[in-house]
Amino acid sequence: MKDLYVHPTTDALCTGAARWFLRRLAAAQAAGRTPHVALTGGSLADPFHREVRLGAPEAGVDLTRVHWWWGDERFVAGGSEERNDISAMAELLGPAGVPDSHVHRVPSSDATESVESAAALYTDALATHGVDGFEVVVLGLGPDGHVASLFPGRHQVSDTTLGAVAVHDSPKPPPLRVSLTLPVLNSARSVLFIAAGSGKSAAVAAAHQPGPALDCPARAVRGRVETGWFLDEGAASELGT
Ligand SMILES: O=C1O[C@H](COP(=O)(O)O)[C@@H](O)[C@H](O)[C@H]1O
Repeated sequence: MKDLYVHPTTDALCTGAARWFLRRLAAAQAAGRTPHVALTGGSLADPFHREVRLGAPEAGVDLTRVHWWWGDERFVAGGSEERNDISAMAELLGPAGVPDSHVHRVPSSDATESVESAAALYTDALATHGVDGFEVVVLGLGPDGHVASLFPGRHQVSDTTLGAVAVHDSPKPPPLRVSLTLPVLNSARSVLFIAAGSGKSAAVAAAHQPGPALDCPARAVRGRVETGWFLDEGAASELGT
């Protein structure tokens, strides 16, 4: 099932997306599952993470009993502002008191020798924790249709392994990255896309049209149960045209 929600502002988009996300976590915890989720980086990460933290008490979600992963990470030094984990730590996981044992970062460039070894270690961590399907994967969307660090035309888009892959020469800086593969993203019960601004409208429209994943990786991502798209009016402006 694909659901589309268009909001007038970025704030409203993030509030709506955070509520949608929290309802899935609340249901999982009520059903006795310990949810594993994958977070995103990008332009909406800060407001989205803030809204998740603020909304958790009312939603009845214990954030300290969720396992937190990332759909992709930039292979730079730990603590660098370029890393995707910085936003989640500052706005969500740190203030919520999530224990380190529940935070699963992609190894940084000062912790392991190469982007390949970071991808291998992240793949091993998924296996060690028995993650064979995330509860929710949260994804931003690049103006070129990339998701996580799966970029159009790159071989990683066609990788069918269940794990993480190394990315060199990313068209968006920084050049070295680690990304979950499409099969891992698609193992999620629920996938949540968040995108704002008219700069994303062509990518949003392409993602909603049939065609090769290689041209627009986002169009190949869907949750096993549902896929929610939270957009503002700018990002939605080329849909249905
Ligand atoms: O580089 C990345 O870009 C995408 C999209 O980010 P945005 O700034 O265009 O919103 C993001 O989803 C991904 O996690 C990140 O590494």
